[in-house]
This record gives sequence, C-alpha cells and structure tokens, in this order.
Amino acid sequence: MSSRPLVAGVDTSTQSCKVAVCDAETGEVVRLGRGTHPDATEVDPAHWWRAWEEATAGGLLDGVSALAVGGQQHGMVLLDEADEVVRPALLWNDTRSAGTARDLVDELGGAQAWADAVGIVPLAAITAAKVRWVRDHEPASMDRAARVVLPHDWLTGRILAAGGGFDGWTTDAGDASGTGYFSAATREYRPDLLRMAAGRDLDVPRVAGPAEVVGRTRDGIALAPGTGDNMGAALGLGLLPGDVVVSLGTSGTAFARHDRPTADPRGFVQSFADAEDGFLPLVCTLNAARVLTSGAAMLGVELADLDRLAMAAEPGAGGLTLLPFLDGERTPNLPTATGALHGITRGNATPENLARAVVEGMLLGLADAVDAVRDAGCPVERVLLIGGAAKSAAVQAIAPDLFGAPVAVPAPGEYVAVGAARQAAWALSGAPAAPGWGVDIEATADPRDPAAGAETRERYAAALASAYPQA
Ligand SMILES: Nc1ncnc2c1ncn2[C@@H]1O[C@H](COP(=O)(O)OP(=O)(O)O)[C@@H](O)[C@H]1O
Ligand SMILES: O=C(CO)[C@@H](O)[C@H](O)COP(=O)(O)O
Repeated sequence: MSSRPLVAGVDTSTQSCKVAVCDAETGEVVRLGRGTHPDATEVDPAHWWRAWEEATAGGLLDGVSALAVGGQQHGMVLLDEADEVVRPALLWNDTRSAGTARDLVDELGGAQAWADAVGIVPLAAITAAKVRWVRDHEPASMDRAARVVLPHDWLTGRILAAGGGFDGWTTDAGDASGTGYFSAATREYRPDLLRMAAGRDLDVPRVAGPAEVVGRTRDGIALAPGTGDNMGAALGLGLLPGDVVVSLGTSGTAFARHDRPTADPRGFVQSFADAEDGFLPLVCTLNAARVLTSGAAMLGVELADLDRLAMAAEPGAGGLTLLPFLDGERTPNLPTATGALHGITRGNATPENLARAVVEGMLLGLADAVDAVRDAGCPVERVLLIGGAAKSAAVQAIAPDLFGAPVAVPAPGEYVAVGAARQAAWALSGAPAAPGWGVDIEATADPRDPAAGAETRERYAAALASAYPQA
C-alpha cells in the first residue's frame, strides 16, 4: 500500500455508488468499492446511504485523510426542519415534472428569460420543475418541507452527521447551477426563482468554495464540498481546450470546459459552473448505456455479443435507424417520446443490422449533443469517451465516424469518483489549484469513413423530423 496520503472520491450516481481511494499526490487508484441503487426515478435517499455503506465496507476508507462526494445532478431532496426526508427524492430522469417545467418557463416570460437569468431553461430534469411538481401535486409534502438539497449535498451531510461533524448543509457552484435557482454566471442563488417554484421560501445549502473543507468526521477525515457528477468527471479527466467529453452512463452527456457562461434559449446546452472557477456547457440525453442493455435483451444476447453483431454489420445498419428514446427524452425535449425503428425491409432485417442500429442510435443522439457544445463555442479537437458504455468495443469503433472527430478512450476508470478524490486532495493540500493528476489514454481512433457517418446522421435527422417534427 502507498505510504503517501490517501484521499477518496465518491460517485453517487443513478445506478450505483462507487468509491475510489487514490494516492493524493499521483491520483493512482489504490482501492475501489461499489454498492447498487434501486432502478427507479424516485428513490428514498436511505438507499444511497446503504449503497455507500456497502461500497465502503471492509475498511475501504482506512488511512484516508480527505473525501469528496460527486453525485447525479438535479435530484430533489426535500427535508423538514429536523432534516428528515419529506418524500422520496425525484431524480433527474423522472419526467413527471415536464408540465410544471413548461409552467415555469411561461411564468418567467419564456425560454430566453430563463437562459438569461440562470443559463438553463427548465425541463422535467431540472430541480425547480420538481419542486413545482410537489407544490402542485403534494401540497402536504411542500407544507412540511423546510429546505431542498441535491443528492451529493445529502450524502455529504449524512457522512458528516454519522461522523459527528455535521455543521449545516453545503453544496458547490457546479451542482447548484443545475437547480434552476442558481446562476453559474454570477455564482449566486436566485431565491425569487425558487420562491416561484415552491410557492414560498425554502432554505438552500451554503455554496462552499471549490476546495474548502466543509467538515470533518470523528475519525478526522476532511470533507471537501463535492460536486455534480459531470463536473466531477471534468475534474477527474483534467480537460484541455479542444476536449469534449461524451459520457455514456445512465444519462448520455456531452460537455467541455469553457471560460464563460452560455445562454441557449432552445434549452439544449445548459450553462453549468464547473468545479473550479470556470464553466461547463453541457447537453444531457436520457438514453445512453441502457439502450445497449435493452438492445441486447431484445436480441437475447449478452453485451459482448451485441458488440460482435454490431461490428459485423456495415455502417448505416443497412438503412435501419433507431430513435433511441426508450425512457422518453430530455434533449431534444420529448419527455413522452418512445423509441422507434425506422426503415425495416425484408432485406435488412438481420440481428447484425439491429445490433448496429442500437449502437448507432444511442450515439446519434450524442452526435447532435457534441454539435450543440461546438455551437456553444467549444472547439472539438477530440472526444473523450467515458461511462459504462464506453467499454463497448462497438461503441469505440463506431463513434469517430458519427462524431466526425477523433475519439480518445481513457483507461477504464471511475472518472467521477476520481475527480471527487482530486477535489479532496486539493482541499487537503490547501494549494491554489487542484493537483496535476494525469490520465492514461488507452485507445484513440480517427474517423475512417466520415461520409458514411454523415449519411447515417442525415437519415437519423430525417427519421427524427418525421416522428417528432417539434424536436
Ligand atoms: N461493456 C459494456 N457495454 C455496454 N454497456 C456497458 C458495458 N459495461 C457496463 N455497461 C453499462 O453501463 C451502465 C453503467 O454505467 P455508469 O457510467 O456506471 O452509469 P451511472 O454512472 O449512470 O450509474 C450500465 O447500464 C451497464 O449496463
Ligand atoms: O442530469 C444529468 C446532467 O445534467 C445527468 O448526467 C445526471 O447527472 C445523472 O448522471 P449519471 O447517473 O448518468 O452519471
């Protein structure tokens, strides 16, 4: 074991809790733990605590000096005066708040007004729309609520409380900027917008500095503020100008570091703060790794066989196009959409083409997301592929042509958890900047047949326009 100081980072994500213990100087991962979350879009935070206990069992944190929590963004955790959870948390991927999001957009005077106010336009995913949903549909819960916090805030506070060191709720600018009542540009809350959503005032967590120690456990572990999972991944990867990340987890995201806030009235690009002093324009889709899982299930094969089948088909899947909206969709804003397979003929109806259409369909939604990040002012010199589905050989092979850019695949790793650990190391050091941890790139690939990629994208755009002209 390393004799140098150890730090830990947590990724409390949609499907699981992952904890990486790292060497504070080099970032080398020395231990990893994992616990699972229920497959639901509303979850009692007690499950996150159980998964954290599972992930850290057996002395995983022995010798750790500092820790930070990265977490799924936007989830609404309502707490009462005694800090008890009022109702199960509504997660980012719960679409019941689509209508209340539209109400909020109208009440402020339209999408541009929101983009100007906080850099994001409310959609079902955004915390403010979930708060409004509770106000409208569960008034007794709203009456009981005293404050609203995010998943990473809740787990940070719970770890501190269990270790005897809780001294009030905290968050960071990165995660706060996904609420709809905090502006990435000003780094300040907009209590008027939270009041508009909730119908009354609610307490919010204090926004800690990027490398502040927000508390210590009884064992002396210092807690850094933590951040949203995508901000954590950005920190874990140490992004350079020209890098755009595509993360293929439960959500699909495309994002880059930027030196200024953006304001997209279409609501595609959300202007988040990063976990340092910059910005993180980000596009998020609801359908990523689980499209592959469903595709494999549909074909009755394992994920590795889905890869083999997909790579045995020609680019363009013989004309089969999958609209991958299996869980509805967030970008484009189609919360009630369903998936659809376009262009089936007797000639192309093969398992190979179906597998290829599944992989291409998932990536095509993200190709539009990469374009939107580019349009927001971030050059795309290479795409860094991370998240569970980045392990797929077919995804790695097919992505460069569809993204029209070189793709780099970092060595498999838990980059959100590693990014959180890097924040913890930063807080521990007291230095003005995060320590310079490197990233190993395992594979890079340039586009091989960009014309075929462009043709597949055109067919996808046509299928999307015919099924959902409003997209
Ligand atoms: N080799 C693989 N090919 C495709 N999907 C994979 C592979 N390995 C893991 N996954 C999928 O990745 C997802 C988990 O990714 P992860 O980034 O950890 O998600 P999250 O952070 O949202 O919980 C699961 O849906 C899992 O099925
Ligand atoms: O809502 C967003 C980003 O805005 C999602 O990216 C969530 O942060 C969930 O992330 P994963 O569980 O897929 O990592």
